[in-house]
Amino acid sequence: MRAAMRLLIADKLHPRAVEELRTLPVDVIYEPELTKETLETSLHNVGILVVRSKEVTRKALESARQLNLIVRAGAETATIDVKAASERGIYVANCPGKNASAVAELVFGLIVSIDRRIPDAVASLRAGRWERTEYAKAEGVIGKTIGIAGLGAIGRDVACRAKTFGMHPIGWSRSLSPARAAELGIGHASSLEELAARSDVLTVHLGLNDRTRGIISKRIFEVMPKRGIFINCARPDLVDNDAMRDAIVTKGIRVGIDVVPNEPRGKKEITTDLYNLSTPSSTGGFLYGTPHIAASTDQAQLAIATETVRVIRSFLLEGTVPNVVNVTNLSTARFQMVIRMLDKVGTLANVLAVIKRHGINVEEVTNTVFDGGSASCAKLRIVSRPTEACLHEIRAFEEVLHVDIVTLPNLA
Ligand SMILES: NC(=O)C1=CN([C@@H]2O[C@H](COP(=O)(O)OP(=O)(O)OC[C@H]3O[C@@H](n4cnc5c(N)ncnc54)[C@H](O)[C@@H]3O)[C@@H](O)[C@H]2O)C=CC1
Ligand SMILES: O=C(O)C(=O)COP(=O)(O)O
Repeated sequence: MRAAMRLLIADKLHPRAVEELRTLPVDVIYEPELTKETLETSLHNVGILVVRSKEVTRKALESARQLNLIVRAGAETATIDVKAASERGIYVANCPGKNASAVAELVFGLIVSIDRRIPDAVASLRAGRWERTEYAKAEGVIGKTIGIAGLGAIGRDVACRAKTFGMHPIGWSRSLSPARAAELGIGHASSLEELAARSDVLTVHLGLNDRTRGIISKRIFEVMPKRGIFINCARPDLVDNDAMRDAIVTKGIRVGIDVVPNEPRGKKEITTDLYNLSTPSSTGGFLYGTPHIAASTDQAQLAIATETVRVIRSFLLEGTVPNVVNVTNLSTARFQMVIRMLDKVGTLANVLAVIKRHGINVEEVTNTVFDGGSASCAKLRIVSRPTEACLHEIRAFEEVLHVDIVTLPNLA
């Protein structure tokens, strides 16, 4: 008997999902302690891989001959070498939006913590001091403008919550038009610079890509108002972290971050001096950090895990991959060949052999069998229009009932 496909869970996943995965026709291996390095030698014979922030490198994928699917039990897939996966025909899927509320909750936790200096007040009390005068100096957030860079799942959630805090949300994003902003009930900034200049609180929720890397630049901190609040619960590489440090020291910017460069994945020590900035500078700036915990509520982890199970179940039982991030929308197929034929061994293979001989590239194939099992309809998405000679050869097969060519819209 053929062994079941192996499913490796290489990061901590909600136990309820692990239990559910065990009911599927797969052999579940739960090894959350694997590191980036040990993962590289653990993918032999693995068909499905589930990870959170653990890096999945090209080297790991090179030895993963049986891997079909990687599920990122979270939002961002930048920790996976998606290009290497695509080159090997491995699906990569994520769980978009499922941890958005948890991140938005932490954003407001940080804003209020900064305004009230809650962590310092708690530490002071814990040290046996009653420094009421020192900590009774908050400004309050009602009526303040909060600028949201990136109106994806998290940015939109932050916008909703901002209103309930009595704040005025304004947004900027790649595709945010004034009309869309009005629909969301928020103000619109036409550039990131304008957003930063108008914001008492600036919070970044952009995806990380080549165009957003370092987008929160020195210039952005220059235009922010003095003693403004800056929040980064997204990705460290979105920000010029040196410029952020300068802004804390020289213009009193108050910062809350959940993410930091060189996160010590799997280790307990962190080497950065950013967290030493928690005492206010002479300009009043300081930084509070949390150790990448924004998505780590039970609620979010259950939602993420449930979505992970949905993706895997669909892949195993229906052959489709919800939330796939690496299947091209830019197919070069411009025609669809529709072939109705008798459902006999070799008919489709014969048709494909003719198409191959005429040098036509096939990009997608589906085949539907009709009740009774005697006829089927195949749809082939092809790159170039077949010649009459090619169609003639296909029509000449006894088992072929009808052939049609449909021109596809150019969506590229
Ligand atoms: N700290 C944590 O634990 C977590 C952090 N994140 C991070 O939060 C960020 C936002 O996540 P989601 O809202 O789930 O993602 P999303 O994909 O729903 O939203 C991303 C937004 O960035 C915008 N964007 C992307 N490229 C752009 C460009 N070149 N110019 C302007 N706008 C651009 C998109 O239009 C979209 O509005 C991501 O960086 C993600 O990695 C997400 C979940 C948990
Ligand atoms: O979902 C994301 O993109 C996150 O950053 C959350 O990361 P985590 O799954 O908590 O390691």
